[in-house]
Amino acid sequence: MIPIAKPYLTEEEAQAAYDTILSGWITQGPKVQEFEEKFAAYTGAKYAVAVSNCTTALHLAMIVASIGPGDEVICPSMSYIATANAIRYVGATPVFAEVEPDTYNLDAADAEARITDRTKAILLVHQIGMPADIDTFKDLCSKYNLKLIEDAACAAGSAYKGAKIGSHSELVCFSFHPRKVISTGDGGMITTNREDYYDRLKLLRQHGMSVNDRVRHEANRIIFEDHVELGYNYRMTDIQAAVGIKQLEKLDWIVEERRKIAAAFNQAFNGIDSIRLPQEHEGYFSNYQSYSIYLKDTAAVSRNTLMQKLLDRGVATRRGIMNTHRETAYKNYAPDVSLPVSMELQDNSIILPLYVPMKPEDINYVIDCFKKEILPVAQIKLCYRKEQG
Ligand SMILES: C[C@H]1O[C@H](OP(=O)(O)OP(=O)(O)OC[C@H]2O[C@@H](n3cnc4c(=O)[nH]c(N)nc43)[C@H](O)[C@@H]2O)[C@@H](O)[C@@H](O)[C@@H]1N
Ligand SMILES: O=C(O)CCC(=O)C(=O)O
Repeated sequence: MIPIAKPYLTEEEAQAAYDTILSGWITQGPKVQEFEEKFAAYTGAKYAVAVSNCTTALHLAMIVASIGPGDEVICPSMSYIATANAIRYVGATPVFAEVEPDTYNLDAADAEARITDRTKAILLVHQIGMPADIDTFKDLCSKYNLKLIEDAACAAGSAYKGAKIGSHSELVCFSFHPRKVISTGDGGMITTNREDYYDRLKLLRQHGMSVNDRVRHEANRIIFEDHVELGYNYRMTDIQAAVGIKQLEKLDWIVEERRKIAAAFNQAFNGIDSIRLPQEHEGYFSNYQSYSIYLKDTAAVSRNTLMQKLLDRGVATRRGIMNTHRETAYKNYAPDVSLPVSMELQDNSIILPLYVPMKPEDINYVIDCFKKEILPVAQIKLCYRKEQG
């Protein structure tokens, strides 16, 4: 079976975890600090704060941006449910806006149309690693005096207008879940250029503790801590961070390899009229966390039949990105909201396997199986004849 994804982990990561375990300091310690410093340097942000996962990163981002009950935050419905959940954690209301059909990212005009007196922020998702149009959303946020928060769960290693995701705005949240381009098991990071946010994020992730355990451990005079505000236990462990440091060293290479596979898919499927391939416009650089294909209504096969047929051939796929507003947990949130593009994309897109290293014969097998199932028989013969020259 060709899986949908697998993390790229080697002996190096295993050794780093092993060494950290034997070091005797295993959570929120020197390895976390090193990972934060290296991640900040990699993205070009001033500061980075490691946390337990991207969902907790988003929760803390909402808190430091002072979002609370009565506030509205605009976000796509077409995103993993954690995006909207983070808004609800602080008692605010997610207001779902439409996405663009070719990039799967928030549609600026539709987002603007949904701004009200209660709108406090826009939560901009870089869906499946494709950067959203950050500058347009920055302008929109300044025009209406809103906060911009980036959900970059899938976007470590992606870039926008020549700069890595993580460097563009005040709060950018990343994930290191195993389905992401680099992984620490679970794990998250927030990058920021604001010192006040940085200080508060560090407090909030560790119970609001005024003097952290490392400082007390190293002190030669007794120190007592205070808990200065309601905080959380959202720490990353040093075991995870040690793995993360090794993963970060490989990130650019992993992205390069992923882009080669995406390019092979693009080349093989280019010219099939019944599908739309991922669109990477000028100035946008995707890490291809996922490779998603949209099936037009002229496709010879339905999306679900295609998924089953590929599974029967030993190729795992996933459906298009979920629409949060269609989930039971959201039945009371904007039940009548109109999001035709988002729903169309969820129902008619398919995500193909893409991971590193992916054997050339496996890439070719996926291409071959996809073509066999998507093309009507007459066209397959035509392609075959063309290939034969
Ligand atoms: C594009 C979306 O991708 C992900 O959603 P998804 O539905 O495609 O992910 P899942 O179905 O949970 O896929 C997880 C896959 O990732 C591989 N994998 C490899 N190792 C692991 C692991 O330790 N845990 C999990 N959950 N998955 C692991 C396996 O192939 C597994 O099937 C999420 O990361 C979303 O946040 C994201 N937007
Ligand atoms: O939990 C998941 O499957 C995805 C959410 C995520 O990536 C995270 O919270 O880091």
